[in-house]
Amino acid sequence: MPYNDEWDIRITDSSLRDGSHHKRHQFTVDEVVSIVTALDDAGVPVIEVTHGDGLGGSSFNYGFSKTPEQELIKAAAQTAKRAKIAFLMLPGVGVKDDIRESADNGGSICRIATHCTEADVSIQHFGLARDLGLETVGFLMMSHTQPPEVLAKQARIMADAGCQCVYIVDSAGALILEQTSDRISALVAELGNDAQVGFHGHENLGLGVANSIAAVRAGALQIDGSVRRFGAGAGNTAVEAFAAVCDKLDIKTGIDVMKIVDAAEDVVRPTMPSECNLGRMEIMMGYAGVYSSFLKHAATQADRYKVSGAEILLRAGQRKLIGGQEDQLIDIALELASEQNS
Ligand SMILES: C[C@H](O)CC(=O)C(=O)O
Ligand SMILES: [Mn+2]
Repeated sequence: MPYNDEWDIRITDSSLRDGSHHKRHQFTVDEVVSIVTALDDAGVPVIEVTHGDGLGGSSFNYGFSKTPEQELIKAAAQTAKRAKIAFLMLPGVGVKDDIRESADNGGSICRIATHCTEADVSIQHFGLARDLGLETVGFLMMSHTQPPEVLAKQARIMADAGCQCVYIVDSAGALILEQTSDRISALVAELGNDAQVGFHGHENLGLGVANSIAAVRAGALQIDGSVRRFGAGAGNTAVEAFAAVCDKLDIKTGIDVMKIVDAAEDVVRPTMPSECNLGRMEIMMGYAGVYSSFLKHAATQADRYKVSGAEILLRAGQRKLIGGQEDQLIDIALELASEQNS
């Protein structure tokens, strides 16, 4: 079943939200306006704009935003002619008033993210979002840590709460092909016509585009990516590469391949502090199953305590850390430093 009459699947670009991690949350209004203008013109149907850690993420723990995220959401909504503007919130990082403010500023898709075993903390937020007339999306983060049947039960909790599309979120970029499609198939079987299924990939093992195609073949109707891979860790599925692959496979996305490759190169790349790398730290995240948002925090602690960033990440994977436990990276760095000095 296609997404609608126009598209087989719907793509959401997250460079202005997941990409915020890579830019340490330093987006300006001018950058948001230029990126939204280019993506909208290329036919990207949904553009997500928020602090990298979601509404309310600007803090000592996660890093302060240069520009208040509500100003960025408002600028994006005023700029987009066709694209819908989405925003992300993690219950507890953001609060319900943040959802109301985002809706007032023109955000029309509310995405609620929880760790993949904690879907019940999203129930009141989906209820509020639907009462406000917003479209809803749910994120089951760190989906590689749980088998398909557990994820399907969690997806059911979100759908029953009013979520219209539940995503398998490969936060660590750790899923490999069938591991993606098995999880998507389980959600499709569980949700039937009650909600759609989506996939959000990371490139830490170089599989973002391939995993996204596997997800589509298993029935996912919404796929996330970021132009130029602008996202946490090694970045997200590259929207321009994914759109080109879809075009060749005759999967309709509504995105103009020539325009999106120009937007990636001429508009998005100049706003990035550097390319999203696929180096040893990023590969270690996929290999050890570490939350991609930990990359910059691990790099900071590696530098501070003069220890290996890849070792920090390997131990973070062994400790099975999840989002919100960034402070434990300091503990690991201290542990490594003391081992080094003994
Ligand atoms: C808040 C996280 O960065 C959400 C996300 O994009 C992921 O888990 O991946
Ligand atoms: Mn992500």
